[in-house]
Amino acid sequence: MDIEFEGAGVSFGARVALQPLTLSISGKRIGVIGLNGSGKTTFARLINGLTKPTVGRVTVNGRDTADERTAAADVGFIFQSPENQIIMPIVRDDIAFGLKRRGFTKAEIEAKVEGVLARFGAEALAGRRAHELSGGELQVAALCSVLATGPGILILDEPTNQLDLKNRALVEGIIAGLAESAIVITHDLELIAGFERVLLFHEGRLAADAPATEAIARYREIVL
Ligand SMILES: Nc1ncnc2c1ncn2[C@@H]1O[C@H](COP(=O)(O)OP(=O)(O)OP(=O)(O)O)[C@@H](O)[C@H]1O
Repeated sequence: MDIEFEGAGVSFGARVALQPLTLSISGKRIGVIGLNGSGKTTFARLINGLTKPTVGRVTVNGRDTADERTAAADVGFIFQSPENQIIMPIVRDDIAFGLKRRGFTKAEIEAKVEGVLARFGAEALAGRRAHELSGGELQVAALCSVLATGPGILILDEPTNQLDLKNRALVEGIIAGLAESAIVITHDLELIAGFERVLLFHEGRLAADAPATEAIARYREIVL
């Protein structure tokens, strides 16, 4: 992955959510940490074009994310509350939904749905009703729906939020094993403890861009 922030910043009226930022991101695992309201989600939403920069620009693999035609093509996003991104009542139909929109044939869709569920050993979820799933199952279902379409980059916004120890371990294992590049926004510092690159945001600014140990130490210094 190649993500470039070129003086990209976001303001909502008089409120600056993210100060203009110039940054290159590549590599397999990037952690994003910081206090509530520090700009983490705004930073992530710029990468898939959900939020447009009010100054500067952001490109993903050379494509401007503010351009409607190319926005989000390479970037999958798992939201803080994955129940809000599941559209169809049954898990297999939800995974198929994004594939249908991309014009795959029925046979291709079936193969991809099966393939992605098998990848996570989640075949048993295929016929389940999404609204009946546990928090961990819901994370897995959302991951399947997003990964089925083949994005090269995955953004996970607080993926272990509200998960019990077992489901947290499940999601941690899945993240560790992803072939895709992953940007992980989290308050769960253990989750990103092994990452070589962690971005710390504070009051809308990038306060550290360093290996996890260093970024976490800086975070403690700033807030404790
Ligand atoms: N659509 C919006 N309209 C107005 N202000 C916004 C909007 N989205 C975010 N903000 C503000 O921008 C700032 C950064 O928010 P952001 O969601 O990026 O923080 P965060 O670090 O992800 O927080 P959290 O850890 O609580 O999820 C906050 O002050 C927030 O209130």
